[in-house]
Amino acid sequence: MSSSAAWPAPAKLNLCLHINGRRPDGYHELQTLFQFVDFADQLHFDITDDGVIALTPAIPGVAHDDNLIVRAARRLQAHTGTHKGARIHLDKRLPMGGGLGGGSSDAATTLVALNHLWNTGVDEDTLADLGLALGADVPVFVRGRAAMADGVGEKLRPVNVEEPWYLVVVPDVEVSTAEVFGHPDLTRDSAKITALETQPERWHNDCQKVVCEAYPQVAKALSWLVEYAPSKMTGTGSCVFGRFDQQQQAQAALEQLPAEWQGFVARGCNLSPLQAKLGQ
Ligand SMILES: C[C@](O)(CO)[C@H](O)COP(=O)(O)OP(=O)(O)OC[C@H]1O[C@@H](n2ccc(N)nc2=O)[C@H](O)[C@@H]1O
Ligand SMILES: Nc1ncnc2c1ncn2[C@@H]1O[C@H](COP(=O)(O)OP(=O)(O)OP(=O)(O)O)[C@@H](O)[C@H]1O
Repeated sequence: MSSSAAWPAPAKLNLCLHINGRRPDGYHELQTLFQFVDFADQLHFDITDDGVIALTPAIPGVAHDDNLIVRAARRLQAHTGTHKGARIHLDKRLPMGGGLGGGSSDAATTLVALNHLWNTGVDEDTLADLGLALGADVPVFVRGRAAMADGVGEKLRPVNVEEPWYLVVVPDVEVSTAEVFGHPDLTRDSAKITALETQPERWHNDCQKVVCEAYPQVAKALSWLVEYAPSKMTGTGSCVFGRFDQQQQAQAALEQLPAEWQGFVARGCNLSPLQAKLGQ
C-alpha cells in the first residue's frame, strides 16, 4: 500500500436512535445502530522523518490545530513516541454538522492509516480508546463494523444488517447535538430492546420530532423524501435518508431533488470502506 494512495473516511448513518433515559450527569442512555455508506472523504498521507503534522487544505472555520485529523495524528505520535511526521491532504466530500460523522471519520482514518504507514503496531482496542478522547463516534469508525451501540453510546456490538441503497438529503442547516439532547420536549422513555438489530420495524429516531419542529428545513426534506421511500433522520440531524432496494430507484429520486438541497446516493456497508482497504 503506497503512502500517497487515498484512504477513505466514510459517512455513517444512525439507522435508529432510541433515547432510553437521562443520567444525573446529563448524558443520555441510548441505543443506536450504526451503518457505514460508501460515500467518503478521501485522505492522502505523505510520510516524513521530521515529526511535523501538516494538513491541507484548511477547512473554513476550523483552525489547523483544532482539526480532528491533526489532533488524531498528534495523539498517535504522543502515544507511540514515533519521530515520524506526515503531510496530509484532505479531499472533503461529506457535509459538516449533518449527523454523518465526517469529522469523527476523518479522525479514525488518520489513526488507522498512520498506524499502518508509520508501522507503530498499535492494536485496534487501543486505537479506539485513543479515538474516544476525540469524539464519541470515533471508535465505531476505527473498528469499521456496523454496530449496535448501548449505554451512552460507548458499548459497541458488531451486527450484520441488510445493505440497501440510500438517498441522503442534506438540508441547508446545521443542527447542534447539545441543543437537541438538552431540549425539554425530547422524549427520553424508549424501552431498551434486546436484539434491536433484528427488528427493523421498531427502528425510529427519538430526536427527529424536536429537530423537525425547530428546523423547518429538516421537516420539509423529510416530507419530500417519504414520498419516495421509508425515511428517517440520521443522528441529531440535519441529514435525512431514504431506503431503497435498487440503486436506480435511489438515483431516480435524486434526479428529482429540489435545487435548495444537496444529496447523494450511497450503498449501506456493514464493513466500512476503510476496513475493506486495510484488509486488501
Ligand atoms: C448520538 C450521536 O449523534 C450518534 O451518532 C453521537 O454519539 C453524538 O456524538 P458527538 O456529536 O460526538 O457528541 P458529543 O460531542 O459526545 O456530545 C455532544 C453533546 O450531546 C449530548 N449527549 C451526547 C451523547 C449522549 N449519549 N448523551 C448526550 O446527552 C451532550 O449534551 C453532549 O455535550
Ligand atoms: N476534519 C474535520 N472534518 C469536519 N469537521 C471537523 C473536522 N475537524 C474538526 N471539525 C469540527 O467538528 C464539527 C462536527 O463535524 P462533523 O462533520 O463530524 O459533524 P456531524 O456530521 O454532525 O457529526 P455527528 O454525527 O458526530 O454529529 C465541525 O463543525 C467542525 O467544527
